[in-house]
Amino acid sequence: MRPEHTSLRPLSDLVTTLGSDATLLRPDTDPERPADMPPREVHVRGITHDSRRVRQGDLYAALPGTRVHGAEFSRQAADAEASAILTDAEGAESAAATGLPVIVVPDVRAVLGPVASWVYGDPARDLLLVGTTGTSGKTTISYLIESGLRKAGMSTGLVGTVEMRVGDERVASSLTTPEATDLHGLFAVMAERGITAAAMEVSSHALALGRVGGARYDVAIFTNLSQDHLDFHSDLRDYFDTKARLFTPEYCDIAVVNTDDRFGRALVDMVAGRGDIPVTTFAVEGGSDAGPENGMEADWNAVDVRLGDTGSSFRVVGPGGMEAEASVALPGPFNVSNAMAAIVGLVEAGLPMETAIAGVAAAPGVPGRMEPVAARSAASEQDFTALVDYSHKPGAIEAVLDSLRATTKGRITMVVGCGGDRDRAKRPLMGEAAARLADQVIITNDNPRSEDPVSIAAAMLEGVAKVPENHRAHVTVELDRAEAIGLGVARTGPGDVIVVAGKGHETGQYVKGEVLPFDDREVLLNAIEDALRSRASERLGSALQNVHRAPDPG
Ligand SMILES: CC(=O)N[C@H]1[C@@H](OP(=O)(O)OP(=O)(O)OC[C@H]2O[C@@H](n3ccc(=O)[nH]c3=O)[C@H](O)[C@@H]2O)O[C@H](CO)[C@@H](O)[C@@H]1O[C@H](C)C(=O)N[C@@H](C)C(=O)N[C@H](CCC(=O)O)C(=O)O
Ligand SMILES: Nc1ncnc2c1ncn2[C@@H]1O[C@H](COP(=O)(O)OP(=O)(O)OP(=O)(O)O)[C@@H](O)[C@H]1O
Ligand SMILES: N[C@H](CCC[C@H](N)C(=O)O)C(=O)O
Repeated sequence: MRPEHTSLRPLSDLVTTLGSDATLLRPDTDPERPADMPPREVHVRGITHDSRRVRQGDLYAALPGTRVHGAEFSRQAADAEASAILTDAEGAESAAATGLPVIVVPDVRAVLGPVASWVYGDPARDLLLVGTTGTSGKTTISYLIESGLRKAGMSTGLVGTVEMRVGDERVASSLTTPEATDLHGLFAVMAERGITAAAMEVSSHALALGRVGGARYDVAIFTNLSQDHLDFHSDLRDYFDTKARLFTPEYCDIAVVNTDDRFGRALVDMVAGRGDIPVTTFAVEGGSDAGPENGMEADWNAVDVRLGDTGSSFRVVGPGGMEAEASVALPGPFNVSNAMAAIVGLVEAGLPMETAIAGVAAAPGVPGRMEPVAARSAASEQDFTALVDYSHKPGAIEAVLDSLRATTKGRITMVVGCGGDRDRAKRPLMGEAAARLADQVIITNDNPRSEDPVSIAAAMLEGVAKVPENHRAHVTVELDRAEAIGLGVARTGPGDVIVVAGKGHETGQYVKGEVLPFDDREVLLNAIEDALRSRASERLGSALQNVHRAPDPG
């Protein structure tokens, strides 16, 4: 999204702002201009890091990538009428060959955020911004926060994995946290449309790759840390340290941290030790490894938690005797933790506690997160629960299966796969968690991307094999995801739960460079309706047989 109205900004101002690290290479192609006249001023009206999206007057940020250097697309950017190029020493020659002015800096990603903010005139300046990071819960918390901000009468924005929202306008997302050029463009759209507050997910990739440079969060929230993304981070420590960068004065005014999580407690120690930003903590009574035995009492606690099939209620106890009844319309103890994160985050952002609680309670579900799927035609006959959930990492699988176990009388079936071209080390852990905690597991494809689905399933089975046979779920491998979902539903009986894990809100399946249409919610719905129809016709068949067999009353 780009703002409709933009000002022209002189490139020379940018060079001055960037200081001595930046060198401006000017083209030598203005023979008409007398030698004693200063070079013509160049103006910038927008910015992008993607040559395919250059608009007239843009600054094209040519970034080094894992596959290619963006400077290779300088000609394409020039043809689309970019006004200048920002690049590094490696890209300088190709960029200069276009004849456009080129700013050369040592590290483009390091300056891209502040540069993008400059291009759009610091658009986030007046925005109340709440950012959430952590392995799990970012999307959910961002939706809950947006609901709270709306309850407080603000016009809101949302930036995250599922979608970006500006007021009521929605745009699908391709990344959890957009690149800095897109982020500040989005902030500019928000400013233009009178948005006053936004909830935003901040991924570790974003912090590592400078995507949130130039953004400042009034409140930054930490949820938890568990294994994911070890294809990108060298180890869990690096993953944690990257997330911890958000909790510095460069990025935020106040930290809100979950002390039920051991990395949360480490973060509190780290930030409190530095003493440069205030920290507020929260916990849920009985939360994973919470409690004073861990040496940390939280400022805010959820107590008297009452779990239900579709959501939970609990009591919020805050500092200074603040106390109130609260609820969240999403099931599982982990969503009580998410609700607490949102409530405390909103209070720290300046909302009255009652408004924060009411806003969180009013939030409907989050797309693809514990999303119930119910047959439309024969809903009354669906005597089992079917859910689509975005659990695609070991911690999420454990959280979901633990919480379903607490509320399910029947058997639990999980249909699950692992994404290709992503953290390979999490595959056995996901297989192990599913086989240990579910009654039945159907291993299938997620997004295999460029990888062989058989190898991915084999890695998951390595983890399955670690669960002792007598404690292991019944495990089947069916790589066709639609077939796997159908099989799972066929094997789900009254009082049971089936959860289709891993793809949540996604509407495509990435296979060998192609995106095939695939929405778990649609496929699951069709499978349920098929199963209910065939169960109904079986019942009819056996009823008819009984009629035929009945003795002739005459
Ligand atoms: C690891 C990673 O994050 N990679 C990002 C990185 O890609 P890359 O370095 O491979 O880029 P590249 O393909 O070599 O291209 C280099 C440059 O040339 C440019 N280019 C390329 C081709 C062209 O025709 N024209 C052009 O201008 C590209 O825009 C890029 O700036 O820069 C690209 C451009 O912005 C991103 O799209 C890409 O994200 C990829 C798609 C990705 O999948 N990222 C995921 C892993 C990610 O970021 N996930 C996080 C976390 C999610 C979570 O919490 O679970 C997220 O925030 O989404
Ligand atoms: N607080 C939590 N603790 C553990 N697991 C959670 C928590 N919140 C959500 N989950 C699980 O993680 C999945 C993803 O949740 P959500 O989208 O809110 O998190 P996220 O951090 O945005 O994830 P991602 O980075 O994968 O987009 C949910 O579908 C659920 O299975
Ligand atoms: N943001 C995450 C989403 C993973 C979703 C899952 N369906 C998969 O493909 O692994 C990633 O890109 O790693």
